Formats: sequence, C-alpha cells, structure tokens
Amino acid sequence: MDEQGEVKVKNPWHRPAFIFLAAFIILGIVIMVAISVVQNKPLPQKYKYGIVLDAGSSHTSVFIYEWPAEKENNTGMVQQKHTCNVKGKGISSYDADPDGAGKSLQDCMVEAKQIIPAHRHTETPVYLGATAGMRLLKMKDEAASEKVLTSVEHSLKTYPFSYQGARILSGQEEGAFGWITVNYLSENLNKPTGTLGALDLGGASTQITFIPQQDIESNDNSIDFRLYGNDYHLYTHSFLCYGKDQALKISMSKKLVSSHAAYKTDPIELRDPCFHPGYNTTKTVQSVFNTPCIKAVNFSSGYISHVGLGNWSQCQQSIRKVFNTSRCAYSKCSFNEVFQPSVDGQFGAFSAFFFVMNFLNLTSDSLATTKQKLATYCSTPWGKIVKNHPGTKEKYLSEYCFSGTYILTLLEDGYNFTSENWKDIHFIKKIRDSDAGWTLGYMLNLTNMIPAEAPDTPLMPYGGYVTFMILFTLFILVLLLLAYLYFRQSSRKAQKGII
Ligand SMILES: O=c1[nH]cnc2c1ncn2[C@@H]1O[C@H](COP(=O)(O)OP(=O)(O)O)[C@@H](O)[C@H]1O
Ligand SMILES: [Ca+2]
Repeated sequence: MDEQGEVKVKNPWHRPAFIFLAAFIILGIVIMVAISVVQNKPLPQKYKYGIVLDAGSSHTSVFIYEWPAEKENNTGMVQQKHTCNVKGKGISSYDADPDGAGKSLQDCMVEAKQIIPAHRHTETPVYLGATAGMRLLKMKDEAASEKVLTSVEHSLKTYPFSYQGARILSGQEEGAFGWITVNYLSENLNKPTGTLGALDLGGASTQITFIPQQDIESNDNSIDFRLYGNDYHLYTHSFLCYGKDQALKISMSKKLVSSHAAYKTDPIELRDPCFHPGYNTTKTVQSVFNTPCIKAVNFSSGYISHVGLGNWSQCQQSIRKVFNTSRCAYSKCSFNEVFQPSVDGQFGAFSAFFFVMNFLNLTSDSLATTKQKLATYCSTPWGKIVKNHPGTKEKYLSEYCFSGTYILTLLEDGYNFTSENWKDIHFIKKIRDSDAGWTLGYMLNLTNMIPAEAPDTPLMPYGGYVTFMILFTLFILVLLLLAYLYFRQSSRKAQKGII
C-alpha cells in the first residue's frame, strides 16, 4: 500500500506535444467546416430552359436553350438543346393571311412542350424576335405587320410557357446580340483575350459588328456594354435590303432597268452573268419588284425570261453596282455613305455567309483561290450542277453563284477586307454545339444572365475542393491515429511504473 503512494503517475494528457496535437485537430475541423460552408454546392444539378423564336425574312426557327440553374451567371453555361425549323416561309410572308403566321408555329411549339420537362414549363420564358423581313413589311404596310405580330402573340400565349413578347428587333440589336452570342460561346467575355467580330448575312439584311481600333464617328453605329466587369465599345451596322435575297432582287432589277430589251419583249429577257449557262426560267416581274427595297418600274410584260450566262467577272461587275461607294462624309465608309472603321481582329461569319461558302467549299481558301474556284463554279453548265446535287433545293442551287459572288463583293468592296486579312474571317455555323446568331445573346440579355460585374468565384475549383477535403480528412485521421498510439504508449509506461 505504501509503495503505491510513492509512485508518481505522469498524466499523458498534460504533455505539451499532446496539447499541440489536439489544438491542431480542432483547428483542422474548424477550417473544414468553414470551407464547406463557403463552397456549399447543392447536388444534383437542376436545369432551366428558355425559348427564342428567330422570325427571319425567309423562315422561322425555334431555339430551346438549357442551363444549370445554379450557374446561370457564369459565362458559357447556356447551351442550345434543340432547334426546330418552322414549315413554310417567314412570318412576314403572311401579310395577306395574318392568322397563318401564328398557326405556322404550332408544330415546333408542341415539340418544345415535349422536350422541356413539364415541371419547368410555366417558368420557361418564350421570346419572339422578328428581323429584316418584318422591318420591310412594316415599311410597306404597317397595319399588316401589326396583325402578323398579334397573330404570333395569340399563338404563343396558348402554350404553358411564360410568354415574354413578340417584337421587331432593330438592326443594331440584331448586330449586337449576334456579337454577344459568338463571344459568350467562345468564352471571350471574362478573359483578357481579344473578342470576335460578328458578320451575319440574312435574306433581307446583313450586320457587321466588331470592336474597332479607332473612334466611332457616328452615334448610330456605336453600342456600349459592361459585361463581367469589362467595358465594350462596339461598332455595329445593319444594312437593310442587303441580305442575299433582297440584294439579288436589287441586282436583277438594275439589269432589267438598264437593258433596252426589257421594255420591249414579252416576256422580258434578262441575260444574267450570275446564273449558270443553260439556266432558263420564267419568273414574274412582281417576284423581283415586290419589295420596298426597289422603286416600281413599268415594263411591257409581267414575265421575265431569266437566262444564265455563267460569267463570274461580269457577275461581280453587276453586283458592284448594288454598292454605292462614291460619297463618304466620314474619315472612312463601307458603302452607301455609312461610316465604318477599318476591320480589325478575327471575325465569325455565320448564317447565310456559312451556308453559301460551306456549300461552295470555300471556307478555308485564300481570297485569290476563292475567286478562281467561284469563277469555275459559275461557268459550270446548269445541267451539270443539277446532276451533281440531286438533293439540293433548286432555288438555293440556282442562286449559289450569285450568293457566293455577292458575299465576296460585300466583304471585299463593301466592308474592305483584303487578301491579307481574308484569313481572319471564319465561316462558322456553330460554336460548342450552339448556333451562331442573335437569338442566344437576346435571351441572355433579357434574362439578365450576363451580369455587368464579374460574379463571385468560389474559393477554389470544385475538383480542387474535393481533393482538398479528402487529403485534409486523411491528414486528420493520421493525426488521430498518432495521438492514440502516443496515448497508449504513455499509459503503458505509466502502468509499468506502477508494477
Ligand atoms: O441551306 C441553305 N443554303 C443557302 N441559303 C440558305 C440555307 N438555309 C438558309 N439560307 C438562307 O439564309 C438566309 C437566312 O435569312 P433570314 O431568314 O434569317 O433573314 P433575315 O435575317 O434577313 O431576316 C436566307 O437568305 C435563306 O435563304
Ligand atoms: Ca437572320
């Protein structure tokens, strides 16, 4: 009994090393909890949806977009989930039958109902934006354009989605939203890298938008944005009547007006270098002159015999007459007295720029080679062209020589691209599986999905966070194990002392 009273048992819990170890563990747990709170990331991911109808001059397309609900303010998160092409022509062609415009959207809207999960329907916004076809109809017959818009509005309101409006976009909006789309999809907006200029060719108008190196001398052509904490000062212009379908009408009307034969023969003969040799089709005068882009003229006949000559250089000469480059009230102009700074940087050329150049296989050649190949293509007999492309719509097929030459002339003589910077034009349809065009930029803007300031970024990327948590947990387990071993050894020593 006395022996026991003499042995001093040292309490291992009071050793400084142990206190240090315990403090370390507590600190570790506190850090882990703090990071978990900051990094809190709910799973599984929920998706949201948005619908934009692109009511173009030639046709309407319905775009369905999808994005993770928690990440809507991060760049590059919205993706195109589905597109549906509305059967028939664009809504502006329903001027004499406005109800038909609304009805034409039915099939694609039913498809949208099937694609978007039902529980998301009521919160899914639907926007319809009409472009140059409706701008022209409004010029020609404002009441008719309003009836068409009312008809599509009634139709869109019958679906379970959240209808947000149907309106005609201005040319500046069309250009600016196209620019936002291509730069959002290329993830250029929150990085210090350069941006991509946007070239959009439609049927009734064409847009050019880019960040210029020099001052913008006309207010009409200037747009300012603040996106993700960066200021953007954009040059943009939309040429109404310079889409490829209207440009073809203008070009044909000029040929008809300048040809004496046009006033005498029946049908009027139009010998056209922009169509293939052997091409010979009867068209109505009305089909060329039915646009506010051309002044009405009286002819001897209501019919045109459109005869192809297949001469590329003559074709280009005739197209040059469509651009007026004689006067400019600014330091520089593109054409028709419109201010345009020198083109600068890389450009994405989409919509009909892509359709035409891709069909002609001219998306990656030098300017000189492009001209040579196009000249050969235009001189190819019509019969051979039809035989070589059995699946292609004859209207598109007959017009590719004109459209290709128009694109070249617009880019070189209109916008002043040269053989040096031709390689900076990238003919594109999609970027990361989403179509280049104004629709995505329009929706991002209206849903406030591009914040003016950069959103707060998490402390560390998700992968890094998971790795950190695993390593940290392992580290703490090892510390606990060491503490246990140390405690056991100390107790044993103490017990040996007792014995
Ligand atoms: O596969 C194709 N080959 C050639 N042209 C096409 C093809 N698909 C669409 N297009 C053309 O692209 C243009 C699209 O213009 P859109 O209808 O968007 O008019 P807008 O933008 O002037 O309102 C039209 O000229 C149409 O004919
Ligand atoms: Ca368009």
